[in-house]
Amino acid sequence: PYPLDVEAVRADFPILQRKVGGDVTAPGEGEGDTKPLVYLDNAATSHTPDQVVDTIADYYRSYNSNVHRGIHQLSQEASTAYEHAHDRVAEFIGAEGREEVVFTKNTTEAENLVAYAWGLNELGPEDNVVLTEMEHHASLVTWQQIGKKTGADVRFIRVDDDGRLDMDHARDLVDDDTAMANVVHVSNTLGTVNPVAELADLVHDHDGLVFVDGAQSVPHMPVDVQAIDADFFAFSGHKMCGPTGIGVLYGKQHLLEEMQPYLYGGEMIRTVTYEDSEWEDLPWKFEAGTPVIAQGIALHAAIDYLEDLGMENVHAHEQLLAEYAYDRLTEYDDVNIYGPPGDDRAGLVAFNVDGVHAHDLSSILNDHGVAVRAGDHCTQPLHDKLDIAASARASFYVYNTREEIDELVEAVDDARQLFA
Ligand SMILES: Cc1ncc(COP(=O)(O)O)c(CN[C@@H]2CONC2=O)c1O
Repeated sequence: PYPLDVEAVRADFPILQRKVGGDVTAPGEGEGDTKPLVYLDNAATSHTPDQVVDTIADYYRSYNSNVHRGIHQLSQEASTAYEHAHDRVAEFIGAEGREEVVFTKNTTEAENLVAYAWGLNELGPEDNVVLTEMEHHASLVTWQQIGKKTGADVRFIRVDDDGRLDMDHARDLVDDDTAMANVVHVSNTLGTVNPVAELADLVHDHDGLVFVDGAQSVPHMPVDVQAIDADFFAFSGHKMCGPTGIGVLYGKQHLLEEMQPYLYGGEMIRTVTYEDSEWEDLPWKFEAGTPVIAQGIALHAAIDYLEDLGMENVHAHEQLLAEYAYDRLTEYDDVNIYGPPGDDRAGLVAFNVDGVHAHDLSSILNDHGVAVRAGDHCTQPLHDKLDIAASARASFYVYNTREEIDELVEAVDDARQLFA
């Protein structure tokens, strides 16, 4: 049987009934919006099912309160839900427990948390930090700048011509001075799924730490951070049926225990005197101030939603779509797709059409009601390496269909004719 009942899934996302393609008016459908929305920009952000929206509404309507054990009942209810959300995330990614799950605003903040709370204190001129050429700016810029501040040497593992990591080059770059490797699990531009467990083995053999950027893997496939043996792992709720404003930093407990916080204030302290302060237990030590309460509780609901579908089924569904999109787009010899073949990539395809700038292409696709991303997808150095200014990217999720990919291809063909 097909891995997902896509029509049943689509019924959970009212936004998919939107019509678009008219003049942009105030939010929501305006006159002239006549084209059915074909939403293929899920690597940027996913949509939010009713089950998650209802969870957020229910929180604000019936137990909104500040957390961390106020005495009154609402605070108890909100605190319990917020803490259980940490437990649910830990279970979902295979962490030991809530002590290893810090809620952040997004993946970017998770990278910065480790860069400031660990990198600035641990790195020096004798160290090196190993990245890959396909890193997203969230890790690339962060660790590049930490390298400048600390004197650590920042190195980049080469990406070969079919968009895969050059593991021979990785073995050359990683040495006994490698303090950390930062590797994206799934490239948001190439669709490449990197061998993160193999990389972790290599780096651990040299006593280095491994930080995996899982923004494009956790929403789309089963992930077990202990099987990978990642020391740090980050992802965002808005890419996995959750709201914006919630991300997760996973960290091995002993590492988080050793790290000093880099954001100070309420909630993260146990005792404060005029002279000094003591920190709260994990993970609260890294969650200063009033946290992202509704968003954290909504992430719990998003995980429940995805687990009801089954992450293996989500992954299988997306692999079928990726292969179909790859096969259909490569029917045209003036369409260039970046990254590995269709049967060896995650659910996204970045491409260009000869003679058509990606922005013009995405604009024509929008006229057809098809939403894709155009630009460098926060991987500018990778685009420079590919010698392209920008690319268009179609990215899939649980509610997309083969028919929507046919719509994409029809719109691309239309653009080809227009600009040919
Ligand atoms: C691989 C990867 N890492 C980190 C991030 C940063 O996530 P936050 O923005 O939630 O911190 C993204 C977001 N993806 C970008 C966002 O828009 N389009 C993209 O491909 C990503 O794809």
